[in-house]
Amino acid sequence: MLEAQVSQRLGDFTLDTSLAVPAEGVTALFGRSGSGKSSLIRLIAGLGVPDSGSIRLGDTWLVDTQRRRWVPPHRRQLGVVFQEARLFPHYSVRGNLRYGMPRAARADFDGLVELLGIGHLLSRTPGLLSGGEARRVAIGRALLSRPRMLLMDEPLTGLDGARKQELLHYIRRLARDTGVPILFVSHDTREIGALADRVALIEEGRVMASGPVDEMFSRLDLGPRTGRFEASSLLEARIVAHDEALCLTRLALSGMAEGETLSVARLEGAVGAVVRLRLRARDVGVASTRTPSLPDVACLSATLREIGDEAYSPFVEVMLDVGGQALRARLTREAIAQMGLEVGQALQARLRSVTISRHDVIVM
Ligand SMILES: Nc1ncnc2c1ncn2[C@@H]1O[C@H](COP(=O)(O)OP(=O)(O)OP(=O)(O)O)[C@@H](O)[C@H]1O
Repeated sequence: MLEAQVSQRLGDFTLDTSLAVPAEGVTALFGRSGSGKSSLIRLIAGLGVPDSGSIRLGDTWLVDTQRRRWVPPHRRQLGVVFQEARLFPHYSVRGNLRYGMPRAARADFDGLVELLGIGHLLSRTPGLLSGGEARRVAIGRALLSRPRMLLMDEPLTGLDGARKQELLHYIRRLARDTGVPILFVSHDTREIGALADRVALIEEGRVMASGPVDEMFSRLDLGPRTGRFEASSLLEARIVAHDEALCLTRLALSGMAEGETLSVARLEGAVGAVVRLRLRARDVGVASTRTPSLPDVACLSATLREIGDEAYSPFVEVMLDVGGQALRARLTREAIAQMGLEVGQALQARLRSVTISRHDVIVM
């Protein structure tokens, strides 16, 4: 567990907050531009000194201003990866990876190179790497220092769609296979939906909410404050079949009738595997009567749990319960009135296959 309680004045901006990061899984620090994400990560990494406060990693104090303790960055046992890879240009990839590698990490080298898919790059110099490859090398170097936690500041920024997906995949594997907890900064709910187990939401220099990612996605009250957070929900589903001829994968979700499935573009994942599905609120339809499902529309039994309150807007967000999972839908105020929707009402939620892109489905 990493616990930070820090305050720092930066020009007109004040960072004054607490953050707790569990010793396992992936935690995202999410906030709008200028909310203080990088400043907080810098304090944790030791690249800045708080005016007051403390930071503790397990039972090791990294900073305690009252007791005048401050551990320099290289002694914090933290692996840090920035947007730009910051590799040594004249060293080969192998040289970069070995730089500062403790003897004890030698046994990890081959496994990590394999995990990050950088075996074929070992003798190249950084100038000959793509942006995504360079970041994978930087992540490898950070991990070979045997850190107790990996910090990543916007690790996917600046990469194109395909490279981003590739790196997301590698970071997920890392989190699962190395057991090193990850704290990463992002302002992109897609990345967070795909990677994070927990989210800490930072606003104007203060962490104002944190919790498991699905809970944070399902809090209607956070929508207006975060701007982009309102847009989606995360649901778990299971792969029940692949249809090679039609290039489709069939998914089962809680709330579906026996035998019904949601069809999405063919996924790489075994039948039975659990997937995380990101569904935009505006792509979820709601009906008050049950109608038969169509091949490209999946129907889920739902209960209306909460109706949002957005004055001066034609749209309102509602929260549905589908077999115990939270599903967000964006409806017009007019539809809510005409359908006479009330909390507790049984409804049918409808998901159209074509609104779900490959990037919205992550095989866990
Ligand atoms: N050294 C500094 N001196 C003065 N102001 C600073 C300094 N460093 C950061 N700030 C200000 O503090 C605020 C928070 O900056 P920070 O970089 O932490 O935000 P962020 O959430 O990481 O933003 P982004 O997503 O755009 O990177 C900004 O208003 C920034 O201008």
